Amino acid sequence: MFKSKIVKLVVNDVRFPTSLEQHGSDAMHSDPDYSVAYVVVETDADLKGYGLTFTVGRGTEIVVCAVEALSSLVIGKTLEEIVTDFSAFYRLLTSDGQMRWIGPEKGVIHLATAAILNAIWDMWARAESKPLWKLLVDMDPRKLIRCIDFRYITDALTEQEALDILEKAKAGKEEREEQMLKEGYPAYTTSCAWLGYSDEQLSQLCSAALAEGWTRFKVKVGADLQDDIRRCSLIRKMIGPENTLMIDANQRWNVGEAVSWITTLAEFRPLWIEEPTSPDDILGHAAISKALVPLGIGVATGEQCHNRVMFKQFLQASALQFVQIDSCRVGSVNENLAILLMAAKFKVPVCPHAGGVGLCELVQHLILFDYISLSASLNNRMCEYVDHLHEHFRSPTVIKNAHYMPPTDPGFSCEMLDESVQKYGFPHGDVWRSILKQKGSQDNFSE
Ligand SMILES: C[C@H](O)[C@@H](O)[C@@H](O)[C@H](O)C(=O)O
Ligand SMILES: [Mg+2]
Repeated sequence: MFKSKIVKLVVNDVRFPTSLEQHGSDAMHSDPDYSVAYVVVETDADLKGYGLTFTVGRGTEIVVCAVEALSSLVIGKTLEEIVTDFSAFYRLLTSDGQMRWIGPEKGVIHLATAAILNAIWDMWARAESKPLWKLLVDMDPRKLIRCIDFRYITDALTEQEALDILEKAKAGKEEREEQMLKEGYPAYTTSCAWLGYSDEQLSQLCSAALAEGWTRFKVKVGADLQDDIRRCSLIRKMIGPENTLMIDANQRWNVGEAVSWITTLAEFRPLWIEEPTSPDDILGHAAISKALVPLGIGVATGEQCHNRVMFKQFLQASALQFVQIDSCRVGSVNENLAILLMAAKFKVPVCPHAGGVGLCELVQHLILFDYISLSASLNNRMCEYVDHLHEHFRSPTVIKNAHYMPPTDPGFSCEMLDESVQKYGFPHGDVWRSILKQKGSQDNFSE
């Protein structure tokens, strides 16, 4: 298996028309069509790897182009060559002497890197016949840290420190793995309160979620203060004082505006405000965090944080209280391992960003590893869950009593059904052909 040579990389633009029903809408993304650049890596043996990166519709074709540009760095390598010195392979992809100019390690090119590396990790886990979380949990700490590119972060975390953290966390690992297999990892839901949902829809979804055992809820805010007050009050009333509420502004505000807006919403006792301002504004987040201390509200961010270097600075500047890793924004497992280890060192809880399409499938593996092999704590920790589009995956997430149950199939859980890839392929799949045709006839009609 490990000698298999990569001979082909296929990438597809797959889009789901979620905007038609306002699923996924927030204060900045009013019409997201949840989409992926979907990668299949083929070898000269039976082994394949499946990976993806997430987008919200238009522009996915640019990510597809970036994946194609990087593919020449992958084709011809064997799995063995890649994983014996994985950080060198990571660096090859992220530091190509010409292509790094269109990054480095950020934006479209980094999304493309994530898609490719997710496929390689999937392939590795399949070659070991293990789900990815188990591959990570069983891996010798020395081998694990050889997957990480420590360049630019050694002022916050050295290889030796990373190793010490992993060695120290070995105590109680088996018990934690058993606990996860039995109980699963705690989740919260964002499915009830997208910004484009009516109050009626919000109430219906919220009472259904309560009946299913959900106890943690996230609400979209940030477009209109009076709407936010009404919606937060409605949901707080429905979930009662004991359950947990989080709010998410998706980067809508300036720093001062954020503080005053959140101060008004403080009466609804949110645990965190997510992405209050520009995802690049580390010092702005630090100022907001400081201002919110007296209100007992933390700042969460990360779904659009470019890379480990930025996470390092967020942590160094005490600019966030919840680290939201994302499986498709940064350089896959390699870079997320660095971020998880830094969060462990700074003792900041990790609460992954998920949802979209495929993000839950992927990130559950990382948070299981975080609990079993690193943090050993569930305090203030939970993983986002959104109940959309799981039916398009061969090994969809399993949620029981508002917990993620550990995946059992080998791999990274993001292989999609061929039929879905065909049907939702953009723009030639059946679904898009008919949407675009209809749109075309409407456009003609209006002319
Ligand atoms: C456009 C997307 O649905 C976002 O609103 C979503 O990722 C969100 O920020 C979240 O935290 O789930
Ligand atoms: Mg968010």
